[in-house]
Amino acid sequence: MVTSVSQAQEQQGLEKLSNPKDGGLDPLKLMAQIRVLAGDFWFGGAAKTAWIWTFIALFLSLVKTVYAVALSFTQRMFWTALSEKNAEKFSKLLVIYGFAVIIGPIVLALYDWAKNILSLRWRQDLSSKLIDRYMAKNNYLETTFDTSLDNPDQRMTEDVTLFTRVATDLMCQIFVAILDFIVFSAILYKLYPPLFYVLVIYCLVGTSLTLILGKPLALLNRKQFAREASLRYSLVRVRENAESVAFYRGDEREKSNITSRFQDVLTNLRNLIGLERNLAFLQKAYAYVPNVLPSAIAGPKFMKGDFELGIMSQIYFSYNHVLQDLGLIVNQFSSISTFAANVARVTQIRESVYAHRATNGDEADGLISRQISAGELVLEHVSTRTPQQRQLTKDVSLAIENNQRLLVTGESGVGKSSLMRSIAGIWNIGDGRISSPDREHCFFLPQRPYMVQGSLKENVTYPRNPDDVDDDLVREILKKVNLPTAETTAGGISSTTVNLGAVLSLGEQQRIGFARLLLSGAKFAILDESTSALDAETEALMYRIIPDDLMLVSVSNKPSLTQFHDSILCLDSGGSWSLGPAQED
Ligand SMILES: Nc1ncnc2c1ncn2[C@@H]1O[C@H](COP(=O)(O)OP(=O)(O)OP(=O)(O)O)[C@@H](O)[C@H]1O
Repeated sequence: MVTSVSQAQEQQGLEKLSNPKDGGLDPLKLMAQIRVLAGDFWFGGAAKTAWIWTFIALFLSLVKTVYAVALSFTQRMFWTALSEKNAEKFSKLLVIYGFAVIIGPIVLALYDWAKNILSLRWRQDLSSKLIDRYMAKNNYLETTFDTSLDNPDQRMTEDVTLFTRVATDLMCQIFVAILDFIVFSAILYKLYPPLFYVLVIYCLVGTSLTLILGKPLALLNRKQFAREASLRYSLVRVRENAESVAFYRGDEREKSNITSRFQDVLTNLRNLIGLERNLAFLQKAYAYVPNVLPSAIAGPKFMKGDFELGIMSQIYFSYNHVLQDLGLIVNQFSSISTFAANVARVTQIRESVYAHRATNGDEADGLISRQISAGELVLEHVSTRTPQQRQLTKDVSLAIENNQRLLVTGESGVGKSSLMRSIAGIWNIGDGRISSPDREHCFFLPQRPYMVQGSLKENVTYPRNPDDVDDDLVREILKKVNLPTAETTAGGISSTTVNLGAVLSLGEQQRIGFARLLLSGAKFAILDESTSALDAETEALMYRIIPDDLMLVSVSNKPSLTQFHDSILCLDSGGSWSLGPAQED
């Protein structure tokens, strides 16, 4: 049997991410990636929802900006009234000011709410599209072979949540910043143009410096995501394989593996913090220097009496707004580079699940072609290869009739399981043609059956809907496969309190596999070492209860199985093979 994803493969994926050629923050690439991800939502099936909520969120952004402008004028008049000691005007403005203070929080709360709903809808759309594609055409299987794609589960859930939240936030912030900039730069320009010019030049220089110095930050953030995911995955693997680890007494080895991944996380985090510190020097300086600019540039004019106090206050107010708008990239640089890493991860899973796969059943050159047959299995010149193009079986041709049984033997690693995967339609790398009953009528029994998180009934009926099967039928089948005590072990046929995958022995799980086969109504079954853990008597029982009209291909090197088959296909290393009757006449 072959393990699809080893830790080594995963580590290799991590190393690919660490490749320095991978580059840091590339604004153009980032924009292109966001455009694709956003395009799925704003121009896809959920476009109407997307546009409605975008409109609401942007409208509230606009209200927020208008509110800020009104406040700036109120403030200006307020200060002028104060400096003129105009008590009547002052008390009127105090009422307006009080009113504005009540309106402000309402606008801000509604704005946040609309943003949250928009990001929720986007997340809903993106995650469900990714999950649909992931579950389609065996993509969930194929992604396990892609070594650069660590933790697809995390990418489709947490990474998408983070992406949609931050992207929505940024979109609104940029929209507000543009509006805000247009309005306040006009005010500032009108009040005192030299200050406006100095501010624009200052911000351009600051942004360019930040982009240059902070370029590697995106790469470090990307590595951080991957390393955190890898650390978590190593802990999940120990949990999933707790019994094997305990039997092997692999605690120390696992601990050192986890510790080493944890160290990788910390090392990268240290580099990240160091780079952020260097950037902070620039960012802090960038934030403090402008404090003196309005006083230094516009102060003398005020002293000379060219401006009244209210105008001076509005200059400050507008100046601060323009500074914030133009300083968006500098101030948010760390978040933007974390976001860029997050966008890259989501883009990669999107590309992966939308990619054309060599093994997902599409027909193309260099792939095994397939055809649906009425009942028989026919292999015509079938050769199989590994993804690295290593030849496994070569030019196999055979035909099995409706109710015949074929046993496939051969030394370990010769390609028996790969040939079975090809027959089952989940492995198409190779040449030739396979005709078999359609997948609805095929049943595959692996050595270790997949145990679902659920009741005994859900397990026995998998992949059928358990509600379609009567409890008594399940009990009858369990008796047939010699599992009369399973119901007691499981705490009841529908009880979900026991983790059956952890409790049932491998032999018992293999019998659950046979129970599934009996319930499936399949015309054709592939049994890949599916009795490896059974004693001879139970194994014979399993083969005897299989319906006579079921076409069967078994993979096993157990001589005891020969008696249950009509013919034997023997695979040899180098791709050669031979076919003969199972029992000599
Ligand atoms: N995804 C994969 N990527 C690379 N090599 C693979 C992959 N899957 C299988 N192989 C390789 O293909 C060869 C055949 O594997 P396969 O599982 O078909 O062998 P097998 O005959 O069933 O072995 P066993 O009897 O030990 O189960 C092995 O050398 C295996 O390492």
